[in-house]
Amino acid sequence: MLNVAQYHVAYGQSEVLHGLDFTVAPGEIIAIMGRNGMGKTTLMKSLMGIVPTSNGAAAVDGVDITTMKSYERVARGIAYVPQGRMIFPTMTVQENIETGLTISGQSKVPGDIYELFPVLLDMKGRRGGNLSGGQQQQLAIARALATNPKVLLLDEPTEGIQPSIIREMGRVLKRIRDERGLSIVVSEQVLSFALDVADRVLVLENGRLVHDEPRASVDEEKVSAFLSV
Ligand SMILES: Nc1ncnc2c1ncn2[C@@H]1O[C@H](COP(=O)(O)OP(=O)(O)OP(=O)(O)O)[C@@H](O)[C@H]1O
Repeated sequence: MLNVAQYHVAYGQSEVLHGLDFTVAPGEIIAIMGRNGMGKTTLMKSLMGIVPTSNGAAAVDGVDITTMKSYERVARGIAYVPQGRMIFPTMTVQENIETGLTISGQSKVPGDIYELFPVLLDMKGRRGGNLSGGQQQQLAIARALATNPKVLLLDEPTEGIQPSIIREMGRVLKRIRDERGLSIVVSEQVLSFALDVADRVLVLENGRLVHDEPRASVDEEKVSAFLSV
């Protein structure tokens, strides 16, 4: 569903991603792990067209998206839950979700989105800025799902979220995958969450993928060693 090949990204003269290769199958969840500054956010931003690719290619469902504008990528089926969530604080919960609908052509928030996140239905008239961190994270995922994506990218979704909500988020992500057959890419530093949700664990170290293992055969100690400072 998502194919990334020989993918290089640079900020000016400074190359941050040095030729990544990976694929994500339909219905597969992969976790990209790595310490701060290893390039996880840069990868997500470049896949969304926020930071340009300097070399290599990315494709969704066989369609090359490497040079597309962000809105064209969204129309092709990529959705993004950025680090820090970036919900619109002065808009209501419902309005936040509706911003995702423009691309899918629907005018009303589909019921299945509120079914996944019942708390958002209870709070649909509240301003996004008044929600807790965990609720804002759910809102950011709901807004991304409103675009009806094939590939969902989440950048460090557990950051600043309490453990019970993290477990609930893991359940919801697997449910979304099961019900919608989505491919999900989640960048993470929390190994327990990655092992809970992911079918495959990749490690990004200084802009290179140094580890790519199915969940079942992951060497937890080895991955932990990459994550410790
Ligand atoms: N706008 C920018 N201009 C120049 N360099 C940048 C820019 N944004 C990030 N970098 C550099 O790119 C490298 C990768 O950063 P990136 O934010 O992608 O890492 P990360 O793995 O997502 O870390 P974090 O967990 O802190 O978000 C870092 O060395 C960072 O300093």
